[in-house]
Amino acid sequence: YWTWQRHRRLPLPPLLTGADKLQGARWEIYAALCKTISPIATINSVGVPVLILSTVEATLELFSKRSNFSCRPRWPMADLLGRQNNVGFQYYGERLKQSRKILNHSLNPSAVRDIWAALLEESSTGLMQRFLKSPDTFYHNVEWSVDTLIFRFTYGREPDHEYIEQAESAMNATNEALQPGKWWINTVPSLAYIPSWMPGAGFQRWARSAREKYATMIRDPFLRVQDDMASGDIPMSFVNHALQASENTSASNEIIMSAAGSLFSAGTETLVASILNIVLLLTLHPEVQERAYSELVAAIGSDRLPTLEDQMSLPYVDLIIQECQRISPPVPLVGHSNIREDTYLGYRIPKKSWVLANIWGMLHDDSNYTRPLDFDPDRFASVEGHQTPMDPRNLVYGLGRRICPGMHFANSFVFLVAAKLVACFELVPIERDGTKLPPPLQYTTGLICKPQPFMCIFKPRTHAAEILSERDEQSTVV
Ligand code: HEM
Repeated sequence: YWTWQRHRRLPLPPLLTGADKLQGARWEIYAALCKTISPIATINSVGVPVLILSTVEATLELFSKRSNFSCRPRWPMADLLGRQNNVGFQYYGERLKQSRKILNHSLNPSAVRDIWAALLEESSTGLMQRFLKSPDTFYHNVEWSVDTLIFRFTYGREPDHEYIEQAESAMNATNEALQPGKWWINTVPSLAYIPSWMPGAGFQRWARSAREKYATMIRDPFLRVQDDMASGDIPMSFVNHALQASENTSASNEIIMSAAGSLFSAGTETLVASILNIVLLLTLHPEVQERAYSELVAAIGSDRLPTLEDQMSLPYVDLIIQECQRISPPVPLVGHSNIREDTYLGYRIPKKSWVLANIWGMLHDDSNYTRPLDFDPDRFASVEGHQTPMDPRNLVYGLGRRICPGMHFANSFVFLVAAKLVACFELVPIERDGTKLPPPLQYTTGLICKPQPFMCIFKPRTHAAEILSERDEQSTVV
């Protein structure tokens, strides 16, 4: 009570004004406005306060050092859809800790190296083969390969068409449920308790149908792995790995099922965004591609594909990945929420506030990254006497107790795709009437930021067809 009394005298962080007068994505506008105001500012003070963090220091302090900010913002409509069982939406508590423990058991660096390396290698090579065969549909090829990779990782087999459709419809329903201002219930949570037959409770009926679809989508593939495990030898998968280590109670199985069901929505769009962004930025920078190709030929030659073991001998490829993640982090605003009221820099943070870390803003802060809009992988090269700026991979996966559990898996796949792209293709802008038309730097502005559909040419390098077909014959399946 006394803490509350003391805090009550403190003001909310300063209010950001003038956002409506600026153009650009939300994160760009917040970054521009916060620069002169404060590392923590208020975007919206009506109803649930929405705050924005614009510096690494503030984000480390709140998200990493304090456990209070490990909850997720509340969206009653998303709860009605049953998304509370999805790890990414779960509120902080015992169930979340158990889910994350299970995820870390299968996604820690040694598990990625020892169990999933063959799947990652095969999947990245498969993507190159698709680029070679049908370069015009490269955008779709990336989506298809990543969807298949995450499903195979989760359940050990290829997804059927029906699952992909169900997953897309579930993601669309979630996006609809998260639309600001669309649902009264998000502003008046008590509406969740009105019965679905009452007039005006249309949202209840819509939510029930979406919830049932989501439940089927996470239950059916899980039960299939469980049945297959009982009847014989089946491919390794997250579900298989987790069930082997579990107590096999209905409660622990249910947590594994929900954790598995969270991976598709969390892992696909983010990974697709990272890969398409690399394709886009490499197309725009031929000099960077040539330097990476020379490094690759000098390190491993041109008669085989790079593997995860070559990572240390390809430092320039690593600089390119860092710069691509900096230019366009797939999740530009990372949202956490605090369980109890708190204070920071003399400001009051009411409990259950939405606290958004502006990851894009931090990666474009010119006090850390000079000329932040320029694409310059060399900014991360270590030069004696100069401090290298922070590796963006320390930010793009979030921070603290909610940090992305798939980060090591994602980093390995992104490296393999980037290195194999450099080894197999020269990415060039399309030409019209003899003039090169570089693709525009245009990104989506929703929850996930990825390049908007664009065009480029995948020009195979001399040995591409050879090294890709050889690899096809030797392919190893987990
Ligand atoms: C480059 C690709 C990826 C990026 C940039 C990314 C980024 C993120 C971010 C920013 C968060 C929120 C972290 C926070 O709140 O502090 C997150 C959460 C999560 N990610 Fe990823 N992710 C990627 C790939 C993956 C993959 C491949 C998987 C699974 C195999 C995965 C599984 C998850 C899960 C389950 C969560 C929810 C964790 C929680 O709420 O406690 N992610 N990711």
